[in-house]
Amino acid sequence: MTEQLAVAVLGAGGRMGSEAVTAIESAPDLELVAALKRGDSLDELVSAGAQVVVDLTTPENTEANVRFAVEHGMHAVVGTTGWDEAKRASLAQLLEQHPGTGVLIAPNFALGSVLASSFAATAAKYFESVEIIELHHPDKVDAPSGTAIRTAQLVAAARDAADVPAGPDATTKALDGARGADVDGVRVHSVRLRGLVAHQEVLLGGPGEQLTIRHDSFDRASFMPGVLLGVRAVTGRPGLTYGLDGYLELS
Ligand SMILES: NC(=O)C1=CN([C@@H]2O[C@H](COP(=O)(O)OP(=O)(O)OC[C@H]3O[C@@H](n4cnc5c(N)ncnc54)[C@H](OP(=O)(O)O)[C@@H]3O)[C@@H](O)[C@H]2O)C=CC1
Ligand SMILES: O=C(O)C1=N[C@H](C(=O)O)C[C@H](O)C1
Repeated sequence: MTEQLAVAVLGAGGRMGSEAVTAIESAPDLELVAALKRGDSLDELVSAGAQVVVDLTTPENTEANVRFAVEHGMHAVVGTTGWDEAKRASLAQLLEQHPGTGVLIAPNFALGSVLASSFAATAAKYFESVEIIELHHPDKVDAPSGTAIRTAQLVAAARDAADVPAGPDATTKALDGARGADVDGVRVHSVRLRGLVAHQEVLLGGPGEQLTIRHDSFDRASFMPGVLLGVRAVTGRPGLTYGLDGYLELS
């Protein structure tokens, strides 16, 4: 039998972390060597011999966790939000000092969500208007969601590359927040509602028509195939990859 890959989960007591622990324990090619909760020492990653660290913690803690992993020669698969451009650039620099080490930052592990964002970027240059509505459970601490930010970035880049002008908007009077957040020129609206898990609609409008690209995660099980894919692939992908689409052949 080939050797199992030693995997640690950070945030193991959380909604995503606990699901990831179960998924890793159920995978015959992976061995869960550590499951850390808030307050546990990161040194446990070293003593457990972790090869891949899965970070599912909080936007405040994730950067320090991932930098620790990289500095100790471990690969990382990161689902936690909060990785803005400056943090990603600084991590990419650190990775240059650790050739051979890989980090995947995946704003969304659900394959359907990754595809939906990619479809939205493909469609974006053909429509005058694009806006995003993301809908999540009310225990989520960040808004807009990491997925919506990533989708808006992909949409904006596709529209920029095709010289599509900004969508029309005659608003001159508005209550604060009424038009959502501006992410690279794309309006993003956040809904928080008990009963929801993670959902997103990209609305694309043209004269007399609308295309809606919607994805729904009804259960956190939807994220686990992507987590496992990331864990298995990251050891062969040195440097920083932003988005699970970087590991998939989407075109
Ligand atoms: N990429 C993807 O597909 C997905 C990403 N996410 C993202 O993952 C993150 C976690 O989401 P979710 O599981 O819902 O959140 P939870 O709040 O349920 O889980 C986070 C857990 O991390 C713990 N924690 C905080 N700091 C540390 C630390 N330094 N070391 C170890 N554990 C720590 C928290 O402990 P305590 O409760 O004591 O604070 C909590 O148990 C969010 O950023 C979310 O947006 C979520 C779903 C899918
Ligand atoms: O907090 C969540 O739940 C989720 N977070 C990620 C995000 O912010 O996009 C992924 C998914 O939407 C669920």
